[in-house]
Amino acid sequence: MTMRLDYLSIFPGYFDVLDISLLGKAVDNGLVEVHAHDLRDWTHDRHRTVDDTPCGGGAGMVMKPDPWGEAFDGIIGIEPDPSVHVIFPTPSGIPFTQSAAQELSTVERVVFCCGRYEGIDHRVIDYARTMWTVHELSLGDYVLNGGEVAALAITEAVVRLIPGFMGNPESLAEESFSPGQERLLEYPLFTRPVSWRGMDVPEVLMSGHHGRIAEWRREESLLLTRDRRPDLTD
Ligand SMILES: CN1CCC[C@H](Cn2ccc3ccc(-c4n[nH]c(N)c4C#N)cc32)C1
Repeated sequence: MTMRLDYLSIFPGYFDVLDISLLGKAVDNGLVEVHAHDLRDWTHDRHRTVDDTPCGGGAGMVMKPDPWGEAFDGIIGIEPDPSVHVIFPTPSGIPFTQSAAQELSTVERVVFCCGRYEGIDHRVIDYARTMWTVHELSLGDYVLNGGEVAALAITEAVVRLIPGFMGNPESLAEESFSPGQERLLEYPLFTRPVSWRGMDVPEVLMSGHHGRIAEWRREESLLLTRDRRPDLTD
């Protein structure tokens, strides 16, 4: 299966980065195809206007619905299709989690709608909900200047779970938040040299005793989780 990823933004250049690293490899081997679009291509005035003042007053500007609607018509189409997943990154969204990444890694088409200014006219989201499967997702409890960085983070979390993307799929099984691990943070990692600036790799990891190593790693994960993420241990 090839996943098609579309990005709608007034800064489509943000997504040039998807041509490099592992994601670039996924594009090369046909696992994903990436299309970034400039929302201003669907404006018709000389200034290519995409924003206007908020109805009801308030600070900042709001993204006009018209360019979004015309972009949807051009990029996705005018017929409803629940198999298309449209993601609106927003601070008021549902927290994005590994399980959401897992679910999205199985879909064939994802369209990211990256807002700017104070956000997008809500009727755009309401319209999208009548046509496609919509996800309003938040990266976390802090404020970004737009949806592009969130779209990149969500893309990486999703694409790496596509079967055939990771050279060693077993490495996915042990990660923090992966199924079966979702309540534990990852244990500390070490590699050679065994001694570095007076600090040694824990002896148990050099023992070759797999049972003891697994026990040490689980204990370290439990300690770390209890210390940094007590909310995961409830
Ligand atoms: C002062 N205002 C407040 C509302 C948001 C305005 C900037 N903005 C416009 C579009 C947009 C999309 C996502 C995010 C965002 N921020 N934090 C997260 N976890 C996000 C996610 N996903 C932020 C965004 C700035």
